[in-house]
Amino acid sequence: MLSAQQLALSRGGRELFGGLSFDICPGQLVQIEGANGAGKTSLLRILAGLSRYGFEGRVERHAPLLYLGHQPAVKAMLTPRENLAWHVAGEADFGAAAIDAALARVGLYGYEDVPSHALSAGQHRRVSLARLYLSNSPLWLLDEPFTAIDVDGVAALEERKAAHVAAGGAVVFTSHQPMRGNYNVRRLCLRRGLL
Ligand SMILES: Nc1ncnc2c1ncn2[C@@H]1O[C@H](COP(=O)(O)OP(=O)(O)OP(=O)(O)O)[C@@H](O)[C@H]1O
Repeated sequence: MLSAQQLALSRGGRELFGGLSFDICPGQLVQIEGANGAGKTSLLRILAGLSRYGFEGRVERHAPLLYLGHQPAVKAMLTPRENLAWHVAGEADFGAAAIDAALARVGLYGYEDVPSHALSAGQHRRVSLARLYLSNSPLWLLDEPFTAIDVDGVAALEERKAAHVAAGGAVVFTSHQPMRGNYNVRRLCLRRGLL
């Protein structure tokens, strides 16, 4: 689905990673490891094609991808329904009923029409995570998707990711926490590659 070859990135005169090569294949659940400032978000943005310059190496993407960034892409003045409608605009598979179902799956039933600025941090994140139920993209790149999510929400998100890879998708994600469930997670070390 994705091939990274000889990726190297320096910031402020400091090398974050270099000579990083790996392939992401169907069925893989991959956690990018690293301390604060190690370069996880930077790598994910490179993989997503959002950083086109300033790094060395090459990324080949062979599958459509869904990228959820570190900050939820949720417009404060729009409701959850409106935010998701904006994200799936033009995708025939995901109409109003699918959006409401996705919001219910992430625990936002009853909050569909509340302006997003009136939601809590975790609810805000959940609006973003609802996109995991509104995507046909096989490759998911998720930057700290568990941030601000409660215990039940984390379990649901883990199950969603596992179901996606079981169905032949792939998920690459950053997190400072190991997954709680018993899942087959591969580790991507910025210094050593895919372990
Ligand atoms: N636009 C930028 N310009 C200059 N330096 C940057 C920029 N973005 C990030 N950096 C630096 O690059 C380094 C890696 O940042 P990055 O956000 O990728 O780390 P991270 O591993 O995701 O960290 P965290 O776990 O804290 O989220 C940091 O030292 C950061 O200061």
